[in-house]
Amino acid sequence: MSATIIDGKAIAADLRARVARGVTVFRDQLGRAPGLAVVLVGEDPASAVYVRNKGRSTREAGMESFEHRLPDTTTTDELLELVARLNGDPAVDGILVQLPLPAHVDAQAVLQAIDPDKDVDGFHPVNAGRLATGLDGLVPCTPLGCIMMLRTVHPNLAGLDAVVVGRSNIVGKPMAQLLLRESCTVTVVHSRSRDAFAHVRQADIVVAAVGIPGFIPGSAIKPGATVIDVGINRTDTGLVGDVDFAAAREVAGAITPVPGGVGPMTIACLIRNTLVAASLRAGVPYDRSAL
Ligand SMILES: Nc1nc2c(c(=O)[nH]1)N[C@@H](CN(C=O)c1ccc(C(=O)N[C@@H](CCC(=O)O)C(=O)O)cc1)CN2
Repeated sequence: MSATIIDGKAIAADLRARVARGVTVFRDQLGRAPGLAVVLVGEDPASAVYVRNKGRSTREAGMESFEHRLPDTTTTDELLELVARLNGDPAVDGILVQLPLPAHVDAQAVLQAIDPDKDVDGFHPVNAGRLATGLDGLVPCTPLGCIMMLRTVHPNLAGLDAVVVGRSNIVGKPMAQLLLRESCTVTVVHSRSRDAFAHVRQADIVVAAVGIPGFIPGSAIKPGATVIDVGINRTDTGLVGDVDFAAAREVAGAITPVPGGVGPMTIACLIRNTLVAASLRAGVPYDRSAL
């Protein structure tokens, strides 16, 4: 039996439409649109595409997009100055610094300089702490998108065994926190795990975020499991995920494709987070059930 394909493009389009409706309500109430500032440093072609897509999605949702494109010679101090300016700009509700930054930039210093209430990437330690302690805050977009896709298959995730493969601050750790918040039993495996696949084989839900093409074989998937593939790896044969898709789809119950799975959800969740940040900053309610 071939797995159900979880269509990230369709789920993202639906979320973007709901955000656009929320933006209309926000504009009617506040007389202005939410604003998102995106900072791109350097010429990385993939980053340039992502930033262009972010600007387009922001404008299509009816929000203001402010793009700051800087040369790859930009220093940490210059970036800190720009972030300070954006923190103080009332038209800017969300700030995102596109990663990766050039090696000479102190990326942690830049990310930590962002006002946590404008941190639509959810990478600031204050937002990581809010997530870990169950407080409301801005949640990293990729893991949030994964949860939304999981809910299309499992409206109630409580009690399911979930394995997250990878422990990055951007995906693995917040993913584990979000699954815990859904009352899953969560295991995180990583490069130093003794037998990562032994854990994966037990899982009802597998979230793969290691950045190694085809790292998880079909034989590691429990029959009927739901597989979320966060990997976006450029290879000679094209874009592939961290899971051997052809083999895994024959075993899994549901699986995300690459491309067309998690990637589109990341940008949809970014505009969702921008509307949430704008609403919280303005002290107006937003429709939690719709977002
Ligand atoms: N500040 C941030 N930097 C980065 C993030 C992030 O969330 N915040 N994530 C990634 C890049 N990224 C968004 O920035 C991103 C990656 C991929 C996609 C996407 O839609 N991918 C498509 C394939 C597109 C292609 O052909 O390249 C897909 O999977 O279908 C969206 C956003 C690193 N940096």
